[in-house]
Amino acid sequence: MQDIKNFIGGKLQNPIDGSWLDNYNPAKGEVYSRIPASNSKDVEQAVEEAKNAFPVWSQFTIEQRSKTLHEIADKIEENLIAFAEAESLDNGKPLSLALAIDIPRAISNFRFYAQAITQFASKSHETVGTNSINFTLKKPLGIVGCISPWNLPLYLFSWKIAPALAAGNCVVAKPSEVTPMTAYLLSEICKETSLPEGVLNIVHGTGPDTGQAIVEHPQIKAISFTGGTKTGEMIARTAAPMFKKLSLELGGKNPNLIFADCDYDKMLQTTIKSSFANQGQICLCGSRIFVEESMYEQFKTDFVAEVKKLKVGPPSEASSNLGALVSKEHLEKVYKYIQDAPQQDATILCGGNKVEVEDHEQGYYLEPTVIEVKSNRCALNQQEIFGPVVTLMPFSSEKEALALANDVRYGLSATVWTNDLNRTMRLSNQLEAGIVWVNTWLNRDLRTPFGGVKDSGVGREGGFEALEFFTEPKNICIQYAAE
Ligand SMILES: NC(=O)C1=CN([C@@H]2O[C@H](COP(=O)(O)OP(=O)(O)OC[C@H]3O[C@@H](n4cnc5c(N)ncnc54)[C@H](O)[C@@H]3O)[C@@H](O)[C@H]2O)C=CC1
Ligand SMILES: O=C(O)/C=C/C=C(\O)C(=O)O
Repeated sequence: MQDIKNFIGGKLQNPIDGSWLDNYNPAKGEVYSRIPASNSKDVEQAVEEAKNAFPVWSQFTIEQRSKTLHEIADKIEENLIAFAEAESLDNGKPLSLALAIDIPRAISNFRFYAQAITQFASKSHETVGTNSINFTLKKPLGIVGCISPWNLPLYLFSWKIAPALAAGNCVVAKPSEVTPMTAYLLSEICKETSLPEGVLNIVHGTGPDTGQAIVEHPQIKAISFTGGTKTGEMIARTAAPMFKKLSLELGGKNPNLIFADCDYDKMLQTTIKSSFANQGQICLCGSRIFVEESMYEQFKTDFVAEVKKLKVGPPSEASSNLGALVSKEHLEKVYKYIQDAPQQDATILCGGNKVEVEDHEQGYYLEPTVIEVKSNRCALNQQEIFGPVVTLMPFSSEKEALALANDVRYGLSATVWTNDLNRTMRLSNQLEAGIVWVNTWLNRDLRTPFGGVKDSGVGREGGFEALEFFTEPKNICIQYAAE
């Protein structure tokens, strides 16, 4: 069985206390590797190494840093298939998805920030009349912590690490203990690049042991976190009184508003994706579908017919539209919501069952499930299920659609399907969400600010926003003698 190792000070090493965790293949429900159950000692060592590396890395020229990030991207690209296979095995997602989306996006994250840092500039302000000039330096913070989840493992891990490194910081990072494998592969390839030892440290382990030690460490100046809202709250409780910078990208319960004047075929196909891509385990999935009354019955019939065509199967098979959910615990959590649906006056229109896949009988498979609800206040519409489950509900007016969309604690993204420009603008302005997609979904441009409002988090990732987050502005004011 393979042992995943920590990457500290440029070396792959076992956990200091010798404790390990089992790592599962969700497609088969089998343990297939072990990961370090690291604790505060491993984190302490990582911080020491990062501290020693900071004077070196922060003095690399922008071009040198950029080159190093490109080298990392090149190495991932050279090993694209191995990375995608590892991601699919570790997470249960279809291999086709890992090959087309996850790993290419991780490569793009490194390339994007390799370029963005060369364009990251600061302002100066001349104060006419007092012979003064202010200019602002953007200094790296020092050591920063990056903590990522299991749904898009390398994609989100690199989305944090790349800007942190580009800005000149040293990093102590923790991938999810549920999907550690591609972070481990990343550490292996980093050894083959010009990244100095100790600049990137990857410590594996659980949230309470390893994650908490990172968040609590006084020398770690900022925490960039993606994951559940409850975990985000815990992190904020520890980090806020220490005055750490915090970027929290948390849960979503995103509305998908479908108006009768939309481009029907495009809407239908995209709504299948926004409902069930990655087994519905993307914080941006449109899990609450609201449809204009006049076309509700037609949509319901067509959508259910399309969902029934989706194939749940082994992640390695090209014909599988949905693979396995990430873990047994997560499968049971999602399944419980489905079982409780009748108590919420909700009707299961299709799906709702676990799936036994041939030769993968112990795997964590679930049918894509569509549930018709009578009220937006039910748990199915208020709580983040984070699985292949969507709800349907009709609305009678734009005003009602907006009220339903905003009637939730989350505010990450919203999707609107309409060809009415005025309605597009009215809704885009009033939807309580950090991201609004109109006639599209998960259409990403890495320059844009990414993040949510309300209980979906604080701060924005992406573009220069992430470089701002990972730097501290220092203003310098000089007054000069006029003569
Ligand atoms: N991006 C998103 O919106 C995501 C949302 N979730 C939601 O969260 C729910 C719970 O999933 P989990 O795997 O438990 O997510 P989580 O939020 O616990 O895990 C995310 C990361 O945080 C770490 N972590 C956990 N506790 C920590 C602590 N006290 N201090 C520092 N780091 C800590 C984990 O080890 C992991 O690396 C899911 O069912 C889903 O609803 C989960 C993953 C991603
Ligand atoms: O940056 C993106 O394109 C997507 C991000 C998705 C998440 O943060 C998530 O699902 O947790």
